[in-house]
Amino acid sequence: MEPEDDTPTRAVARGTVGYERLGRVSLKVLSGPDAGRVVQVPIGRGQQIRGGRSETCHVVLRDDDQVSGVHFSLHFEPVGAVLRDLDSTNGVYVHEVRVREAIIELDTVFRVGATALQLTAAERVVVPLSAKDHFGELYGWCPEMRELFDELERVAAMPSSALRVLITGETGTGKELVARGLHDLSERAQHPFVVLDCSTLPRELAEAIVLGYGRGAFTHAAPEQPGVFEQAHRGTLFLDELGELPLDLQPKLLRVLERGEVARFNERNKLRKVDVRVICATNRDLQKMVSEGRFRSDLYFRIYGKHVELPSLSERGDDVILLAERFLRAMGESLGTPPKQLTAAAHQALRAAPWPGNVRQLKQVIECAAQLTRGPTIDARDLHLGPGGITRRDQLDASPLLSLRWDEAQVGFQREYFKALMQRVGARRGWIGRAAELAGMDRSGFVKALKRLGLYRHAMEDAAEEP
Ligand SMILES: Nc1ncnc2c1ncn2[C@@H]1O[C@H](COP(=O)(O)OP(=O)(O)OP(=O)(O)O)[C@@H](O)[C@H]1O
Repeated sequence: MEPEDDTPTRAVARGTVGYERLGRVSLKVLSGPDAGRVVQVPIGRGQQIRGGRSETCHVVLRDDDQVSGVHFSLHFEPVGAVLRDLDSTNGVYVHEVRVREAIIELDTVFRVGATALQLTAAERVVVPLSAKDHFGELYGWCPEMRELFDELERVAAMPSSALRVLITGETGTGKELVARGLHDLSERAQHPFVVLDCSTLPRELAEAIVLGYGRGAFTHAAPEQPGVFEQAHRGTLFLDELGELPLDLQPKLLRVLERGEVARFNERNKLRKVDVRVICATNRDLQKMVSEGRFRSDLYFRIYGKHVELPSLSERGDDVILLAERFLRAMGESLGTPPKQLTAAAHQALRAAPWPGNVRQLKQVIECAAQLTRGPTIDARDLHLGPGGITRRDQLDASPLLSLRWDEAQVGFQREYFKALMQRVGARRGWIGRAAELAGMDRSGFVKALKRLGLYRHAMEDAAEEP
C-alpha cells in the first residue's frame, strides 16, 4: 500500500531562520584532583563531549593519573545523554558499576579514575539555519545540514588566510565538496584547488610528493617536480585523510604551515615562499590518535581551527530521498530524458538501507538503477538493497551472486574479493601497500575501490596500526 503522505519529515521549511537543539552542557567535578571545578562545554551539531588527560579533550583531567588520554565521551540522543567508555584503562563507573555505555540523567554522578563528575545542566539553544538547500555542490534539507550550511557560509565570508578548517565525517559524506565550496567562495577561487589524499601516499615518495623535488632527485635524468604546496600557491590545498599522513612527515608539514616556506626534498637550503590555505579532512579519530602518540599534538592544534562535522547519511532523515531524486534529475538532464521516478516502496528501501558508503554509495546505487531500469519508475527491487542486496554490511556468499544481474554481480563480487583480500593481508603495518600489490593495483586505485564499495571506513577501523 502507498503511504498516505510520503513527503520529507525532517526537512525545514524554506526561510526558517532557526531551530532549537541542545547547545550547552555543564559538568561539575565533585572529587579528585580537580574537585570544585565546573566545566561548561558548548556543543556543536552532532558533537560529542570528550573527557580525559589529553589536552585535545573538552573536559581535561590532566592531574588524575588514573584517567586515560581520551577516557570517556558524552553525546546526546533523543533517548538522553549517552555516556561511553572509550577503551580506557581504568573504566567508567556509574553508581560504582563499571559500564561500557549508559544512558544517564541530569544530576547523575559518574566516576573516571579518581575523579567523580556530575552532569549538572543541559541547556537548549536556538541555532540559525541557512535559507539555502545547498552549499556549493553539497545538498541537504534536514536541520543538521541547513545548520551546517549556515556555519559554512559564515566561514566562507571570513578572510581565508585567517582560518583553519578541519572537516570530519565518514567516507562519502561530502568532505571534499565542503572544501571545494569554501575554496570557490573565497578570494582564492581563481587560483588552484589541489587535493592530496594522504591515504594513497606511497611511503617512500611521500616527502617528495608533498614538498616537491629538484632536478636529479632520484636519477640523473629526473626532471624537477613542485610539491603540492607549490602547486597550490595562492589557492587552496585540501589534505584528505590527514590521519593517514606518515608520522615522520608530520613535523615537515608543520614547518611549512608555520613558516609559509617550503624546501624541496633534495634542496634543503633553498626555501620557496608559498601562500596556501590548507583545509584538512579525516574520518579517523585524531583526538585519540594524539593521545596514543600516533598523531603529533602540535600539528593537531595547528590545523584545528573551525571544526566542521558532517553527519552520516543515515542521520539525515529524508535527505536520502531528496538526494536520490536530485541524482535522478541530474541524470535525466544529462541524457535529455525525463527523470525516472522512485516508487513509495523504493523510498522505504532507501530509508531502511544502512549506507556505510554514505552519499557516494547512494549516488552509485541510484545511477546504476536508473541505467538498468527500463520503465519510467524505479521500484525497491530495482535498487537491490534488501536482504542479499549489494549494500548489506555482512558477507555475501557466491551463490546469490549467480541470480543477480551482471552489473550487480560484479559489484557483489568486488566486495567479496576486497574483503577476502583484506582478511588475507591482516590489519598490520603497510597493509594497504601489500593488499594493493596482491591485487595488482596501485595504492590510489586500491583505496578508491575500497571507498566506492563502502569498505574503506571498516578497513581503517580494523587496522590496528597506521597503514
Ligand atoms: N550532500 C551531497 N549532495 C550532493 N552530492 C554529494 C553530497 N555528499 C556527497 N556527494 C557526492 O558523493 C561523492 C562523495 O563525496 P566526497 O568525495 O565529497 O566525500 P568525502 O567525504 O570526501 O569522501 P572520502 O572520505 O571517502 O574521501 C561525490 O560524488 C559527491 O559529489
